[in-house]
Amino acid sequence: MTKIAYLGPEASFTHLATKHIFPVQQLLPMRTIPECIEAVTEGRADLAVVPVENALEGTVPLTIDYLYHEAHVYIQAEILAPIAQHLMVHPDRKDAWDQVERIYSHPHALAQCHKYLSYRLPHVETEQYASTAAAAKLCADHPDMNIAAIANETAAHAYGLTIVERDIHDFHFNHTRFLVVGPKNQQIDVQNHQPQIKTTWMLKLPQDDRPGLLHQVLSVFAWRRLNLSKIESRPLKTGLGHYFFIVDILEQEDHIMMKGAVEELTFLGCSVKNLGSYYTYETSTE
Ligand SMILES: O=C(O)C(=O)C[C@]1(C(=O)O)C=C[C@@H](O)C=C1
Repeated sequence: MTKIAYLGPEASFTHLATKHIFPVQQLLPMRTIPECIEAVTEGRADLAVVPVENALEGTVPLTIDYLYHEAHVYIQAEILAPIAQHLMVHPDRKDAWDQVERIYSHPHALAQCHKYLSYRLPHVETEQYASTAAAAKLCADHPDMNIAAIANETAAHAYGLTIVERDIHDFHFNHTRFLVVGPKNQQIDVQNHQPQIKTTWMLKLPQDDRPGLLHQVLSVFAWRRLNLSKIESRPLKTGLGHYFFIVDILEQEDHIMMKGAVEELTFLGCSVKNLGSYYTYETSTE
């Protein structure tokens, strides 16, 4: 049976996304994003599912940086999931929930609820935790602590918590993208996916700082009519002003225009780390 590592524990958003396309496989909860990816590179799992981008908070830097600097894996699928954040407490505390002293959650979840927290519970401290579900489990395991968690509805059920405020994320359109990564450059084709294929490349530009270099790089895509759905820069970690770029291209990597693009980028002095081509799966519920 295929083993799939995911950012756990049970009932994290990543778990829900993973179950959507792998309902019967063996799922292995991990504590952190690097642990998920390392489970694949060290052969303890066949695939890993990790969050990569949220519609409100943007990129999950740990995932992007780990994929560029640390790991040689390919993206085999992408999962898009709607995200609804709820405030929950141990049932013993449900009548005095607004007296909690601290609220725990994943940093992205806390950020997605920033306005709610600062207007509704300005006196309460927040503390970052490894995942939303890990925060829910903390509340369940420590009824003695006067705390709450921000997590999803499944986590409230799984850990026996009471939801005291629903849908506390600040903007209605809240979605997260998750990547399914594995050791092989191949696509997962398990059930209905969106028809559009996507390819992700990570580009390092030459360091000679020529004027117009980024313009030249973008022209490589423009004149070939290769449609980019995303471009983002991240620090190379070699010095201030040094970046690599993540580009998502709406084309299959072995398309003739993509091959030409790699050649021209290489000629310009860029290095291209290909993370592969993959389909998008959309989940409709939490
Ligand atoms: O904490 C979780 O439940 C996760 O799966 C992580 C994560 C994230 O990294 O953004 C996933 C989706 C939500 O945006 C909040 C948290």
